[in-house]
Amino acid sequence: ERSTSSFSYSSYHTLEEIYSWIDNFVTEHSDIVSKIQIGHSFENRSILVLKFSTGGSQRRAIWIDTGIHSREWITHATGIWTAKKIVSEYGKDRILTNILNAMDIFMEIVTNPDGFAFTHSMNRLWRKNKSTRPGIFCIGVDLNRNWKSGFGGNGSNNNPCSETYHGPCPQSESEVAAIVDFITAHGNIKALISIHSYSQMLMYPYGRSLEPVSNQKELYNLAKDAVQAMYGVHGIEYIYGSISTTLYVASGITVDWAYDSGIKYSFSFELRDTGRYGFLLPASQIVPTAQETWMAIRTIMEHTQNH
Ligand SMILES: O=C(CO)C[C@@H](Cc1ccccc1)C(=O)O
Ligand SMILES: [Zn+2]
Repeated sequence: ERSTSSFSYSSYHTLEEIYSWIDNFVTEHSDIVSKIQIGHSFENRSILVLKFSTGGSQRRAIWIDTGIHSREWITHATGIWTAKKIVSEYGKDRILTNILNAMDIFMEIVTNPDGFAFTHSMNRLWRKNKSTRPGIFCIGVDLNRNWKSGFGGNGSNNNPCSETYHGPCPQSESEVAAIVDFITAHGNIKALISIHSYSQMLMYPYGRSLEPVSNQKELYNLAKDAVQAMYGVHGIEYIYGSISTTLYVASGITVDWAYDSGIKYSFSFELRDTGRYGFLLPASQIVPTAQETWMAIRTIMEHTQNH
């Protein structure tokens, strides 16, 4: 479309529609948003990140990614709505304005573009990326098992045909390596939020073990505040806690790598619902889900700014 004013934030979109929206969005809000290509996927699609900044250089920053698992369509849709919310609220909402006057926000909406394209073309329930290797007869690596922290541990699988296949080595996948390189080079990312669906949970490290992180009490209380903020919007209940105690043990995951890299405010969401529709969440729930998630994201960003 020619501009984002005709874009429906209450519909699901194809990869092409989202990339076109990104270009229009950056053009229309060039005073605060820019587009960065941080790499390319296995099938050579651009990996794009939105940067929200009101000035400064190398400011403390927040990283948000959606769509690392391609079938979790509510997460890309929530990312798009959230991007629009940020530019709409700057100068209006005091908390968001203070956040953006002090920090930058980086948002990667389509973290697994090859898998996402495949969910539109061939297999709606595809989860992994689309990488192939000689002599291996199943496709794709689980991008939420390919990170260095705890790589290959319990809750990941070394069978290439498994949905939780961790890949041949840490950061073997260009989609993961691009983020690692970007965050490492930036050097001032203070919070990371990696968004999945579904189950209605807000979780923090570790996934790889039951051992509590050093600031577990702080993360627990922040998660509690964030979940309460979510409940206030539409009365939807999210549960919260560490990944391993709340959901299951999972190794080689984004937030464990982030935490071990010094990002002390690392969280993973599991958005709506609790299984009635699962990955096939109706489009009518996109905006309500994004609205409640925004309140939690804002709570986490505000805490990060003040600590
Ligand atoms: O995608 C999931 C189902 O959509 C569940 C997520 C649960 C999870 C989310 C974040 C960190 C570790 C595990 C997964 O197994 O990677
Ligand atoms: Zn997921």
